[in-house]
Amino acid sequence: VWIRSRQHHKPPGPKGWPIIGNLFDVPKGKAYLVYDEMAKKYGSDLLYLNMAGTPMLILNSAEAVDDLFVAKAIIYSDRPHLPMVGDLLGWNFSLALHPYGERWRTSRALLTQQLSPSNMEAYQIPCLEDYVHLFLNKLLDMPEDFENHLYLLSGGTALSSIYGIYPHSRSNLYLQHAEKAAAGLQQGTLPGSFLINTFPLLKYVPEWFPGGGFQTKAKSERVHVRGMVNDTFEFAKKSMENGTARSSMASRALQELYNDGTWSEEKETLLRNVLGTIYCELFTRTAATINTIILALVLNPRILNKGQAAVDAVIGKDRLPNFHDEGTIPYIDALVMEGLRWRPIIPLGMPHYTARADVYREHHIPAQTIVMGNTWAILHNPATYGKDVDQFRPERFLNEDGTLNSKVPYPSAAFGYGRRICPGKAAAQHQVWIAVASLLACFDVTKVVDPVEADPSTEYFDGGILTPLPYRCNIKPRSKAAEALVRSSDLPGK
Ligand code: HEM
Repeated sequence: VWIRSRQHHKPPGPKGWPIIGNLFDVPKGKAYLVYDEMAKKYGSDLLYLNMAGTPMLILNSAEAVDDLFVAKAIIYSDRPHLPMVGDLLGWNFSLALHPYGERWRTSRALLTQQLSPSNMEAYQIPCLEDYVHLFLNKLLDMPEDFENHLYLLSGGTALSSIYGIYPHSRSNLYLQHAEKAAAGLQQGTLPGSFLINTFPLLKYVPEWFPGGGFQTKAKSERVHVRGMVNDTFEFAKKSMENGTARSSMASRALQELYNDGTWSEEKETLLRNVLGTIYCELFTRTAATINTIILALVLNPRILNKGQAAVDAVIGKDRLPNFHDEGTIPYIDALVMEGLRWRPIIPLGMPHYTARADVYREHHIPAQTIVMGNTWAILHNPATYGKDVDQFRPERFLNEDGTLNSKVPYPSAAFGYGRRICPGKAAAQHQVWIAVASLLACFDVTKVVDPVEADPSTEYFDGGILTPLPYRCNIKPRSKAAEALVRSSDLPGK
């Protein structure tokens, strides 16, 4: 390895300082744009930085991502150790953070089984449809609180399908746990927010020691991570014991373990952690994507009108869209794809990590390099998606006759890469599709007039998940008939 590392240069990147390397080159905001620009400056789609001794490689093209994350998955599928998030905040339960190995494989297999098409049909879809109805009802009652309702939609779908818990407001204790835990996770992964991520030994600094304030913060936030993973699962278990359980992924999986006599504490812990992973991912990610699409609709009345016409043409005006309609309205498919492409919620993907040293295009890539796919750069490549990549334009995915254009690729980079690609892609797609189609069927979303028409803010929270910062818009039912349809729909928990 030493000889090879002498023969091959590292990929291009800014020259660093002794010891701290490129720590000062790490951007505080919009890192995906800065890295893309930096890579262009060095005339390469590969960008190499040294983070105080930890090598970091950013892949700014689909080609590099395929060559490494897919073709060399055995080397590029590990995850870096994140001491603040994993050890101190308690996120080690999540398979998204597991190192590539047996524990990850077993957890991922169980997760895939839990998200199987039959489980989705039995649990997620009915819950999802009812929570979409609740979302629409809440929009009638308090349209200005649409962001709250979005989190209730994704969180309620998750809690009800996984644990049989049916919240009717975002202030529900179990939703609050997940929301606060997710906020801690976002904060804990912000570049430069915690020195301990760069210098892991700091985790041994006691709470009372100067600079040990992060320990106090971690202690209070661990409570929410436990609440999200353990309390929810305990709820499902207790309701099984006292006979009040509603059928859910947790109750069914536990019952299977009891029935076939294979229950063990280890298996129960694995199940609890996997369901906790699904809960937190389902809750935090889809709401951000739907929020982006609503923002794009407010900014583009032409797209709103086309979307409404497309839904009306297939669904008519006397019923709400449902799961079986998915795939029958190409314009909605295109809207969802454009939402995923235009503002990918994880614009630099989740970090991968090299299990051993490698050579790529004559460059030496050291072992234990953090490797990020620049999803933003890939999904904003004009060669793939057209010159106007910064515009929100669903039509880029469509042929002249309105059918899907198979020559323009699905923005799958939004869901990550290789063996670590998001296993919740189908679940996420269903949720975003039904929410957007139902919204268009029943509501107009327009700019606020106060006293003149004002554009909404298009600023984003640039933490772990790219989410629109709160913005104002008008959400009104399209007609009395649409309002009546919403009011008569089935609500969750009936
Ligand atoms: C629009 C919604 C979503 C987007 C854009 C998204 C995106 C991503 C991305 C970019 C990754 C990192 C992949 C990589 O490391 O290369 C990921 C991982 C993951 N996602 Fe999603 N996700 C979404 C929804 C969901 C949902 C609904 C679930 C669960 C039901 C889920 C479960 C997971 C899990 C468990 C991982 C970790 C996989 C692993 O490390 O093996 N995601 N997701």
